[in-house]
Amino acid sequence: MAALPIFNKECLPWIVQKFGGTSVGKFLENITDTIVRSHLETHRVVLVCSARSNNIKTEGTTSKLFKASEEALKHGSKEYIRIVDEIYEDHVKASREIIIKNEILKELENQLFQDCAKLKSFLDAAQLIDEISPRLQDNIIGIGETLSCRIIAAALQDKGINAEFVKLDKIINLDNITEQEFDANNLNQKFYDFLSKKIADTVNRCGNRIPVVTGYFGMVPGGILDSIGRGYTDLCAALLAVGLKAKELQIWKEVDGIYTADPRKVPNARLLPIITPEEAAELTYYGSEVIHPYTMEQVMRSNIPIRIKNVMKPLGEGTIIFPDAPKKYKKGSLKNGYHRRHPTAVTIKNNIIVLNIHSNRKIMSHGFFAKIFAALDTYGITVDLISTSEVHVSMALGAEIIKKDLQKALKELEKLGDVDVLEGMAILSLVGKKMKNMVGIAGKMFTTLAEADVNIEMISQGASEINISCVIDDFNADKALKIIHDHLLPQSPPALSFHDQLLPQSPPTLSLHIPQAPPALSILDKLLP
Ligand SMILES: Nc1ncnc2c1ncn2[C@@H]1O[C@H](COP(=O)(O)OP(=O)(O)O)[C@@H](O)[C@H]1O
Ligand SMILES: N[C@@H](CC(=O)OP(=O)(O)O)C(=O)O
Repeated sequence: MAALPIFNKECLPWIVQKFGGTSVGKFLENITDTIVRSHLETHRVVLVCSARSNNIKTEGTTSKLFKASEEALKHGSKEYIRIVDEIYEDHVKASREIIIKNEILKELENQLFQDCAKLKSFLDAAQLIDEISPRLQDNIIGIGETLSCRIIAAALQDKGINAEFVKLDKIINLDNITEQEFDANNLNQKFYDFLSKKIADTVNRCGNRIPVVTGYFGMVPGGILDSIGRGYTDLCAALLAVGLKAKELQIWKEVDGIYTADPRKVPNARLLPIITPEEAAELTYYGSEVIHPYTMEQVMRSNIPIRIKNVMKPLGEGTIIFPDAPKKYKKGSLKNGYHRRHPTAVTIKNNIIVLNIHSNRKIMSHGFFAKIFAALDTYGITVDLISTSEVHVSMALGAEIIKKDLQKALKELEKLGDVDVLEGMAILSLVGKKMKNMVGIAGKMFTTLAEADVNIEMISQGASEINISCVIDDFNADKALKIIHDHLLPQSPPALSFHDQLLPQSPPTLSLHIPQAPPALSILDKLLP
């Protein structure tokens, strides 16, 4: 193929753009025609993409791949073949909708066919041996990202952008752990550092071509799904941003950024221009999962800002996740940068189960606690919140807990005392880095709930200085979220933020069309050297 006219200029700084499954499934044209193109003027761009979802994530390719795996394990079932056909047809249809040049389309369809044939052979093997090991499951799931990235790379090429499909499925060689300097049983920082470097080296080999990287990054010790979980593409993009020393990691979503509360539930919620990684992590763990929780830690270690942006509105500034104003900016007009004299956001986590355990006093209190945690550990049960006295423990457990495991753990816990199980609960969390210095904020939160007749089952404050949480009945969850938002987060626009101060009346960072003059400096241009 003749060299394509639009390419990465090697003198420019890197920007990593991560696109989730629904963004790729529903807004591919925005990505190829507007978002990538407009950034190429000022940055070297690398895309990290997830498997396609035409509608919602639970109906997307990854979910279909799970279903196919389940079906392959059913004796005699051929349903998995139908699912593979459906995945293949869906990808061919998407390719035909976006690609115009016949030779690009032909080549792409041929590759999609081969990938799906490979997928089928994995599933055939699983049916034959009646087992899917974590390794095989990883291989099956990874095909979702392969299919999607092949289409994106081809669509960019079709539009004259010199893109290259980059697959990461062989980046980890579990058979050669010693050479790779990490522990096969422990996903520690050493492992992530190893991955960052490997992924960045692979991307660097693309030269001036725009890499389209599969968010699936190979066979992780313990299996990618058990060790990292769904949403692993965010982590892949973060590791790449670190390895490339990128200027910014952009996570493109279908929401403008991080809001003061879930905008689907609180229509008057406001977009936060800037938020600290600690606040973003608390929101993520307690119900506002805008970004995979492991992502923040990786990029923040390298001081790379994360920007959440809306794939449907590329001109919006989005939300920047960045540590509290760096020392060098804590002077002059910026010293009040992150000052919010109120909490930052409120979030709700639904479908919570509460366990109340009253000790039978047959053992000392330290033994009582040790035995509780041993039982939870044995059955892999994670605790979201805890509140204790010497003879009483209340714990809030997330809905993801497998009921069978909970039943087994309960048998152990009942040996220690009386256990009540309350289902249908929710955790309400108020988050804000300035809250630790706000006198009376907890009182105001609980009084507001009491005045609205919302019963509080359990309170937890102090585990994290930036989060006050309580457990309430799930049927009160939406009402509680709204009243806490209305009473504790100010209605008028917050006092001038760090972001506003840095960008007085600047025009949008990006233009939909390639600008004549370079675009105005963005907050990050100004923040970073
Ligand atoms: N505080 C919050 N700010 C922004 N979005 C939130 C918040 N809490 C929950 N959400 C929800 O998280 C979702 C994240 O965006 P989306 O791109 O739709 O997710 P996904 O990548 O899972 O498909 C939105 O639908 C939004 O309603
Ligand atoms: N395809 C994977 C990985 C992923 O990161 O997805 P998303 O970026 O759409 O959350 C999943 O569905 O889990």
